[in-house]
Amino acid sequence: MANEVKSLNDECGVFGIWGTPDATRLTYDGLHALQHRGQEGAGIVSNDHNQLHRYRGLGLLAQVFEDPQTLEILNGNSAIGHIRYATAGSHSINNIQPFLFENISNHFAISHNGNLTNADTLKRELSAKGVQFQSDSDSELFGDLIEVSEMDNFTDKIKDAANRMRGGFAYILMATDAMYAVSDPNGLRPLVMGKRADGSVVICSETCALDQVRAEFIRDIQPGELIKVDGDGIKIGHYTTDTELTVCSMEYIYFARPDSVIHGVSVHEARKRMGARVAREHPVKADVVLGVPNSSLSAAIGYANESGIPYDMGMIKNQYVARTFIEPTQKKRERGVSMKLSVVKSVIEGKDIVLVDDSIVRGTTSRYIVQLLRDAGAKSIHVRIASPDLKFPCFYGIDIQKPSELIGANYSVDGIRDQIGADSLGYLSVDGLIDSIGLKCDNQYHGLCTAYFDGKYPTPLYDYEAMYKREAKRLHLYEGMD
Ligand SMILES: O=P(O)(O)OC[C@H]1O[C@H](OP(=O)(O)OP(=O)(O)O)[C@H](O)[C@@H]1O
Ligand SMILES: NC(=O)CC[C@H](N)C(=O)O
Ligand SMILES: [Mg+2]
Repeated sequence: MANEVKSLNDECGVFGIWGTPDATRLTYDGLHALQHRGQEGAGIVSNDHNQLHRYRGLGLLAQVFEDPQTLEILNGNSAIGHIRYATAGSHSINNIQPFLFENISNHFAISHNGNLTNADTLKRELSAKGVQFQSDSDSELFGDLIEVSEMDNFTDKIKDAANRMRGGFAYILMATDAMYAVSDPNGLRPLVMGKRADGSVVICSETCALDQVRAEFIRDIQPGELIKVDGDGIKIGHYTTDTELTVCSMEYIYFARPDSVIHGVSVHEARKRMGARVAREHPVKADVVLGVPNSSLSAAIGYANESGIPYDMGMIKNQYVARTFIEPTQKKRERGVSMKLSVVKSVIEGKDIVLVDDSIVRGTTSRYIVQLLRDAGAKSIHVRIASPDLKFPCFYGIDIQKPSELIGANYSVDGIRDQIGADSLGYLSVDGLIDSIGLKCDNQYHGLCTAYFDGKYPTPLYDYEAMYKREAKRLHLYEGMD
């Protein structure tokens, strides 16, 4: 499949496996199951009798490894891989992971999902120490911090480095004698562990990749944990116990694949509950419920089940949207959406329609679809969004860092309704979202980061703080909120 038009950009996916002769092929298969998390580039590092080999490139996984020889040279019993969607740094090949570090006696490679909020500060400190960077991405800084750490042994260097980083990070690290995984103190990005029948251990972003390589789920990696996997088995430790789970709620709403399970909650079932809840919060009389392919289909089913209004396939997504890259301008995004989505006229004509989507970011998708449905003869169009109004940016691993880009930061709900041309518009409440996900976690955040909707960031924003405060003030983001 060619690169997709994504209105809300995905994050990265990480995968690692320890202890099987088939390590590289399984890493490829696992990354393939995580392709929805990033389409800019991919790479694999294999560990072959203490030698690390890397191959990486720009584009989709299948494009990067198009030549079968590229996989064949990656021998070894262990491997890690990465697929990228950028949040920091340019789109160049230098920023494609895994990053390799070969300066100290322990050679190693790292793969990262997330975004470091103190990257600029760390870069300044590291460059003052004479560190030469291999990329301009935030992700490599973990490796640089390990290399400059003055701790005696490698595990302590990792702990030391992990304690210096702030923001969202799920890292997998391949050393020559062990594989490690680290989750940030809030567990903002998902990371799971599983085991295959041959005893090999897998750590990756989502359970859909465990299923792909037939690994049995063992556990979610918890905030602040440092996992070590080697010939002696799995060791679970901590680099910090000052932790509080606030996993990204957008993972449940949009990012993760519906067949994944995060912290015991099925993504598909959570989305159905979000759809059902928005049906209760914003009921409307209509003839048919439509979902916007792909990610809102679970929520649309939930809305239809709860409301008793039949669900139908009124929209089609072209699976072959041919694009070379995620387009940077609004004009190109609009063209992309128009090539991606179309309607089945017989389902639409003369009908009162509930159109369910999982989110509105810039409004490009909803605006286009409402017009499409009107052109196809819809009588009325009621847009229901299975998440709350998205007003605040993310600094933990999603590339929406400018509030000015978000339609929700610029208009009231009525204003957005007018902008997208719908007859009515209803969003899920923040409480509705928290209840629908239903994490069993009794901290003040209910285990979730909901900052996109309520501006309650679970950590300080460090290097982003000043810019964010200026923007928030300019856009009056906190006015009218409790
Ligand atoms: O308001 P916008 O800026 O248009 O962004 C919102 C849309 O983007 C996402 O879908 P996306 O097109 O990324 O893909 P998917 O639903 O097919 O996964 C999301 O599911 C919304 O449909
Ligand atoms: N989406 C991500 O997890 C991105 C990882 C890293 N911050 C990058 O920009 O490459
Ligand atoms: Mg969508």
